[in-house]
Amino acid sequence: MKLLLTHIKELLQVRENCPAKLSGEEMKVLPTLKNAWVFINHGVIEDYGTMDKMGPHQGFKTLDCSGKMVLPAWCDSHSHIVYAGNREQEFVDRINGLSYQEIAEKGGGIVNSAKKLQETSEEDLYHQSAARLEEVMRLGTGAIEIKSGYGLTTDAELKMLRVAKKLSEEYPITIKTTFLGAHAIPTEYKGNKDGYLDLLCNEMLPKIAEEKLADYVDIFCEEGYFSVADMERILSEGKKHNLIPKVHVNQFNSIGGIAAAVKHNALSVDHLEVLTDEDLEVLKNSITMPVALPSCSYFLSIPYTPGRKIIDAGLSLALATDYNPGSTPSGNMNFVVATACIKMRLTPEEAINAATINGAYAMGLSKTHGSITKGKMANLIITKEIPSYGYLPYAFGSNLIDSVIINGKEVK
Ligand SMILES: N=CN[C@@H](CCC(=O)O)C(=O)O
Ligand SMILES: [Zn+2]
Repeated sequence: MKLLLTHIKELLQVRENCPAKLSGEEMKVLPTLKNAWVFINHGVIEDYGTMDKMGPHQGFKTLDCSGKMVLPAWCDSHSHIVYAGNREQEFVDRINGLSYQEIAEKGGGIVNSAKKLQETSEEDLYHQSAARLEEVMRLGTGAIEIKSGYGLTTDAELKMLRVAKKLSEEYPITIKTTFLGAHAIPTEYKGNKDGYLDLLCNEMLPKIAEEKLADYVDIFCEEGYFSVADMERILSEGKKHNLIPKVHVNQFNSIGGIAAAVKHNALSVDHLEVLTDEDLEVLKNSITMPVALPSCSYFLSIPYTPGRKIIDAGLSLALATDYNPGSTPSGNMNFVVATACIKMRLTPEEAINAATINGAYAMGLSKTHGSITKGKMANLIITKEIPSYGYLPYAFGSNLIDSVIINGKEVK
């Protein structure tokens, strides 16, 4: 299908040669074209330019974008959207004074979600997850990473990843999948963490690799969950099955997980709400993308990842949702971008770069997603009529999206 967008007030993130990722000062720049057009052919951005130089494009479906901005769809590199039920009761418990960690110690938290998921059929899980996927597509997300980690048994972990695989087959959005069996120690293995790690390495990983269900391997490296040594074991084992590391680290404590992840050439380190100067130093000159999850900080009332400090140190930063039932029951990348500006002091340019080009990098999608570049996928957000792109994070609670195009087709 051929589609021509004309009279675009401002076309954002236009890059003839798009770098794989942006760091430090580079993040301050958001290249744009005013009064522009974009030509989409067979799901790909074929060409773009300014209205004064538009060639004949007769017979194509045309969308007049007067007064509107067009930008690449968001690249959400960290989500857990395949889950069952919700944890609304724990939300109320936290309001009444319990901490996230106290709830987990009482058998709530991740193992609570695992119990629900184990009792949910694959079909039901698919429908619950598909509703969330459709929701985030309408909110402008064009590529998303989905983790397992609410199964915690071989069957349930495989069920989660099969659901994610089916979603990628049924929907036009690009999906990358991550095996996060090491998300929490299941109740049956309480006091026997090594036994659970053996199960992950000897049974789950080989089956997941055999069915080609995951691109990445992840672990929650945190006090009370998994140690740095556990991380090293899982990442090494994952590598044997060609799974690239992407890890949860430094959410509550800095225990050396970042250095270990960098040593293992992790594609990303995610959370980083607690970040020491040594952690920051280790990230310099690495291929590892720091990923901030501001909606999680918002929901749990924990510190925000020091995004300003990370960028000022010359590093890259990506933004993602962390959409999950416990710490972030929201998949709204528009809110993430606004919150990064409001609470982490990113400029609108930095936040948009972090949620597009750098998000694509954190999913291994730099060549195909994250910018308006000829040959990249036609995954685009068309905004409502707005005064400027800074208005997107400024008017943080408003829905400013007019329509979303994924793979060249409008999302209904
Ligand atoms: N921190 C670890 N995992 C998830 C939340 C897990 C949960 O509470 O269900 C996260 O990234 O925030
Ligand atoms: Zn997460």
